[in-house]
This record gives sequence, C-alpha cells and structure tokens, in this order.
Amino acid sequence: MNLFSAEKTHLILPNAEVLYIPNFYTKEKAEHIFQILKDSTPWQQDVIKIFGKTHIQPRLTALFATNSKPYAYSNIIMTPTLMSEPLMQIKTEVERYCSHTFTTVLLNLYRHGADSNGWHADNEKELGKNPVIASLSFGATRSFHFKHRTLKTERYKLLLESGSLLIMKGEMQHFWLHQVPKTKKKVGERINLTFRTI
Ligand SMILES: O=C(O)CCC(=O)C(=O)O
Ligand SMILES: [Fe+2]
Repeated sequence: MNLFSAEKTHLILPNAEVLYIPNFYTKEKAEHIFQILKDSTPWQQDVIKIFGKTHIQPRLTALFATNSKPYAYSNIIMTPTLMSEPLMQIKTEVERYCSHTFTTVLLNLYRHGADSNGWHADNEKELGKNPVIASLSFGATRSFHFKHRTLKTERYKLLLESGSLLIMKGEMQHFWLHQVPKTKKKVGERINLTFRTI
C-alpha cells in the first residue's frame, strides 16, 4: 500500500508502530542541516558480508555516539566518533519528541538513485529487545518500504521527505523488514540519520 503523507501519520500495525512526521524541520532548516552534515562528516564506504558474499556498501556511512560502544552489523564493526554539536542538538530535539534517550546515531549518505539500503531489520542484539529507532531525512525524497516477515498482505511504502522524522517502535524490528530501494529516477543526495540506544 502506498501511503501519501503530507500530514502526520500514526500507524498501529500488527507487531509494530510507525509514526511519520513530515515537517519535523522546515525545508529551509533541513537544507541547512544537510549542508553541515554533508561537509563535516568523515564518510566511509565499508565492505560488508551478506550470506557469505562480500559487497561494497551502496552508500556512505558514519557512526557517532555519546559513549564508545561499537555497533556491529553485516559482519562489520563500526566504532563511533564522539557526537558533534549539531548532532547533539538534533538528538535533543528528537529525544524531546520521542520521550526516549538515544546514545548513537548512524548516518547514511545516498549519493544518487543507485545508492540503497536492502531489506533488513535493525535487530542487532546491542539495540535491545524492542528498540525505538528515530530516523531523520535531509535532501532528496526517497521511498521507504516495510513489510511483515510472515503476514504477506502487510506491505507499505512511504515517501520520506526532507525534514521528516520516522519513528519505528514496538516489535517492529523482530517482525518486519525495511528497505530504501534503488531508483532509476534522477534523484539528488540524501542524508539519513537513525538514532538508536546502545
Ligand atoms: O535511509 C533510511 O531511511 C533507512 C536507513 C536504515 O534503515 C538503517 O540505516 O538501518
Ligand atoms: Fe534500518
């Protein structure tokens, strides 16, 4: 199902809760944050292993945290850099909205439509049992897909706009998968931030 959400959307789904706030930041503020993060982040491109096969990750990433705890996924271990002032500011604003404290933020830079993030769940054990994940988008709009692992009619698509906040919670990371697929459309750069607690 395609969800067109210019408005705040709260989905109560089987084994998941999803909140989408399109204008968490204004378009101007979002553009400003995009530039700061684009220019000040030590972007890296990792080689990952999925089902025993090695791939170059189809996007750039960086990890920041308020502690020194690493984040391990797809056979790589990311060690965080101390969270910068702009990220601390965003963290405070997101925490206030979510009534939840985060320690870690993973940054993704999708350079163009061929960059993507394949079907996965944020279910690494260091995130705990039912993690709250707060996901912010800056720059180009990209499509976000999520599907239940076993209830085959439970599939949704959301367009994540610049300045938006998406919150995934409840049992979502255990029962659902999500992705940002490649697109053949001509799209510009997008930065995504996912706040997590480790
Ligand atoms: O880019 C996005 O919107 C999703 C990112 C994501 O799912 C992740 O980094 O785990
Ligand atoms: Fe994810």
